[in-house]
Amino acid sequence: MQQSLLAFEQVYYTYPGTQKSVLNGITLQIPQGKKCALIGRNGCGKTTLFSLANGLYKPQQGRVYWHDKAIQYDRKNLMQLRQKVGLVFQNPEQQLVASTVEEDISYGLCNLGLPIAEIQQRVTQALREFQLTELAERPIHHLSLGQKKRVSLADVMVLRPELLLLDEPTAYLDRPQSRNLMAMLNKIYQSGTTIIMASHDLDLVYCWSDWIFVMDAGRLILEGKPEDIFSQREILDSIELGLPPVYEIFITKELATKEHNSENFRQKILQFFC
Ligand SMILES: Nc1ncnc2c1ncn2[C@@H]1O[C@H](COP(=O)(O)OP(=O)(O)OP(=O)(O)O)[C@@H](O)[C@H]1O
Repeated sequence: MQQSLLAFEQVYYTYPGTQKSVLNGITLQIPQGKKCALIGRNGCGKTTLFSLANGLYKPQQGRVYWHDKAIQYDRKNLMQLRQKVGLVFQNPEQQLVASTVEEDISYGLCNLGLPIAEIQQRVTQALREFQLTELAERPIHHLSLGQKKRVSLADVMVLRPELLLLDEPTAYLDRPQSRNLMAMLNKIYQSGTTIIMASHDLDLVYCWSDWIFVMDAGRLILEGKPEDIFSQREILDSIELGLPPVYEIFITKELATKEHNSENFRQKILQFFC
C-alpha cells in the first residue's frame, strides 16, 4: 500500500466570524513520492486546505495527520511541521518578508537557529538552483513577479521540506516563465520531494501530475490517475470544471480513439503539447 505523508480525516473548517464552513468533512491522503494536483472551482476550499496542511489553520472538527501522527498545534511542533511541509502561496507578496533576496531566503534558516556557515552554504545553493545568484542583493520590491515567485519557492525549498504545497504556481506567468518554473519543480520532485499543486490550468494538471484530487464545496469528490479522472466527464461537467483543452481537442478531432482513457493516449498527447 502507498504510504501517506499527510492525511485529512473528516476535517471541517469555518473562518472566524463567518457562518458557512469552507471544508465540509474532507478526507484525503497525500501519497508519498507523487506529483499530485488539486483541482476544483474558485472558492471550493483548495487554499484553505493547504493552510490546514501546514498548520496555519486548525480544524474545528476532524484531524490532520503528518506521517500518521496527529498534528500538534503548539509552537515547537508547528515550527517543525512547517519545515517539513512547505507552502508556496499564489501571491508571493504574502510570503516575502525581508528586504533583499538573500535575506529573504535565509530568514527561515535563521529562525531554525542553524550555524551561520550552514546558512550561508544553503542560501548560496538555493540562489544557484533557483537562478537568483545575480539578484541576491536586489531589493525584493525591485523584482518582477516571475522573480518573486522564484524567491518564494527558494524560501521554502531551502528548508528541505518533504512535501511541497504550491498554490497556483504558474498563475500570472508567461509561457517561458511557466516552463522554467515547471522544470524547477521537476528537479525538486526528482530529488525526492512530494509535490501537490492547486491549479486551474487543466492542461498542465493533465500533463504533469500522476495523481489528482478533485474538490467541490469543501469535499473530495474524486481522486485518481489523470486518465481516470478526465474520463469522468459527466461529474466534471456537473461541477463546471470540464476537461483539459488538450484532451478535448484530441478526443473530438482526428485522434479520437477507443483508448482515449488510457495512459497510452495521455503519453501521445504529452508528446505533442507538454
Ligand atoms: N480569511 C478568510 N475569511 C473568510 N472567508 C475566507 C477567508 N479566506 C477564504 N475565505 C472563503 O473561503 C472559501 C474558500 O476559499 P479558498 O481560497 O480556500 O478557495 P480556493 O478553492 O482556493 O479558491 P481559488 O481557486 O479562487 O483560489 C471562499 O468562499 C472564500 O471567500
